[in-house]
Amino acid sequence: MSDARSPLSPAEPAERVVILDFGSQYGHLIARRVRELGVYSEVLPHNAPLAQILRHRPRGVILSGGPASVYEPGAPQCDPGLWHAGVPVLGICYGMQLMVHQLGGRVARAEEREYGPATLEVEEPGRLLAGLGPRLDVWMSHGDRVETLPPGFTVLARTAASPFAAVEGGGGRWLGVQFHPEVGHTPRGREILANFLYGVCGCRGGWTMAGFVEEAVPALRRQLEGARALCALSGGVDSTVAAVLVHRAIGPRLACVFVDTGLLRAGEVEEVQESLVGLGIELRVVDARDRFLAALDGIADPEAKRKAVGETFIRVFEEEARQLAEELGPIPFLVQGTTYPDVIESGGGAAATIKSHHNVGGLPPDLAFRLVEPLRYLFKDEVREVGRRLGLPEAVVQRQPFPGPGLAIRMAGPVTAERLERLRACDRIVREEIRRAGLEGRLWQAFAVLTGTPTVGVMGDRRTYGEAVAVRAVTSGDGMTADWARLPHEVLDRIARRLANEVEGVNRVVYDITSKPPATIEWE
Ligand SMILES: Nc1ncnc2c1ncn2[C@@H]1O[C@H](COP(=O)(O)OP(=O)(O)OP(=O)(O)O)[C@@H](O)[C@H]1O
Ligand SMILES: O=c1[nH]c(=O)c2[nH+]cn([C@@H]3O[C@H](COP(=O)(O)O)[C@@H](O)[C@H]3O)c2[nH]1
Ligand SMILES: NC(=O)CC[C@H](N)C(=O)O
Ligand SMILES: [Mg+2]
Repeated sequence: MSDARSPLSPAEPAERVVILDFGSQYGHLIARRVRELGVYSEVLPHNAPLAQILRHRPRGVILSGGPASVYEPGAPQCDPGLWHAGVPVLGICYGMQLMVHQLGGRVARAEEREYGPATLEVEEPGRLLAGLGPRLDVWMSHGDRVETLPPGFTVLARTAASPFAAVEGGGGRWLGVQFHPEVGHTPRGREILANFLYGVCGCRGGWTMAGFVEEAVPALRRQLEGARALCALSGGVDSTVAAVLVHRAIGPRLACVFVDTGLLRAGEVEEVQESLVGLGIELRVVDARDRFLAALDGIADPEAKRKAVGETFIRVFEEEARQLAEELGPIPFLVQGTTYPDVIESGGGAAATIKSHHNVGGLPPDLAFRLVEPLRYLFKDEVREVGRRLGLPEAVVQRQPFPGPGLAIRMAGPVTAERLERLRACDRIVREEIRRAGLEGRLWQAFAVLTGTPTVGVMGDRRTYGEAVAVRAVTSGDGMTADWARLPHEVLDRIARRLANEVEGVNRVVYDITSKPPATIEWE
């Protein structure tokens, strides 16, 4: 399936389910649930050609929900050839409405929309609702509904407002549900998905993270064909896990490079070097602080910053690889710790490009390496699980994510040496106080942001004109959605006092109480 330029990814799983993404905020959750049920899953854009879908040899296809209405001009479609490919299809919400629409039924605006909990009355369980009893609590989020079924379809279940809340057609190959089995608010949703995977698609299951590790190391050994590889190692859990996996596969043929971008937190270089001692990995630190600062000079736009960082990263790696190649011989492969969220948020599928992760969206077209990204299709907590199975220290496995562009995307406006120093000081204080309060393990992330907002203050009876600093602390499972952390007021108070008293130029501190969505975790 992988062509010459596509990044090398882990061993081909024995069976897969493909999810077509119609833009639902729950789309990636479907992939997670399917994997948790023991079947490898991948998300493709909703309009992926049938040939691309079938290249995955899917046991089944799931159509996600989405914000569009199928009866509107330009509503997202799937390749209609899917209906005649002989592969079972489950449509969820929009996915079901599209199935009905494309197969001759009718979907219209519902008089009574359903957002939130509903009770599903089962009429005919079929295979999809087998063993789930006469009624179920389900989660709804729709304003359209099926009014008439396509020929050959039957109704499995209804709710008070949706006469066709679960349907079946195509001799049992086409299934649709108006509700969302992938969300936690549909308590038995997993069982419904399991019925589809095992009862309808005939999956055998067994995909686990343990299997991933066993398969990935020999697969990497084969893919790297006895060659050397350079690993871009940031000390974050993603690239550390990637480095250990590849090191297991090719040993000393792997060279690891940590780039001091000058965009790092206080003490980061030393912290990374310490965390890697004992992993048997030799780390080369490259001081590229001046280059990154020069590349970012005068740039304020977040995407432009990310692209500048991405381009500089790769150029530094290419130069480092050339030097290493003179010493050690050719190095055709570059290992990155790219994860699935990096790909999704960089517009890797139908999902809108939220922000270009430098290791995905910032790569120059003339890259002088073949990319090796063993974690490309894993979510963050799956990466942590692989790290644990590799025996990595918990401090590395649980390390809070720190974006490659680092502090450059934690300050609104241009990046300067002075502002970097100010932000480093603020970030250190936030991390110290969170650690002192014993809250680190409960948070996905906590950090400071220079908001770029000038603000008036009064300090020592003198007027000050400084910059407001935001404190951001979130809880999350996988970084794809997040909630702001309800930090104790005394912790916030201590942080604010220290920031204003200890950091030159800070005279106001605000706390970011925005979840994701609608915000993102990082400010840029
Ligand atoms: N300072 C760095 N030096 C070398 N490689 C880096 C550096 N920062 C990022 N990278 C490379 O870019 C990839 C994506 O960067 P990213 O910000 O995700 O760091 P990470 O290693 O994945 O850590 P995290 O777990 O915080 O995401 C990393 O996996 C790594 O391969
Ligand atoms: O590896 C990364 N490279 C990046 O460029 C990047 N940008 C954001 N993040 C991290 O991803 C998670 C989601 O962040 P956002 O909600 O801001 O997209 C959060 O944990 C962010 O810290 C990045 N990680
Ligand atoms: N969650 C969804 O997929 C919603 C489908 C469609 N936009 C509706 O409102 O009915
Ligand atoms: Mg990462």
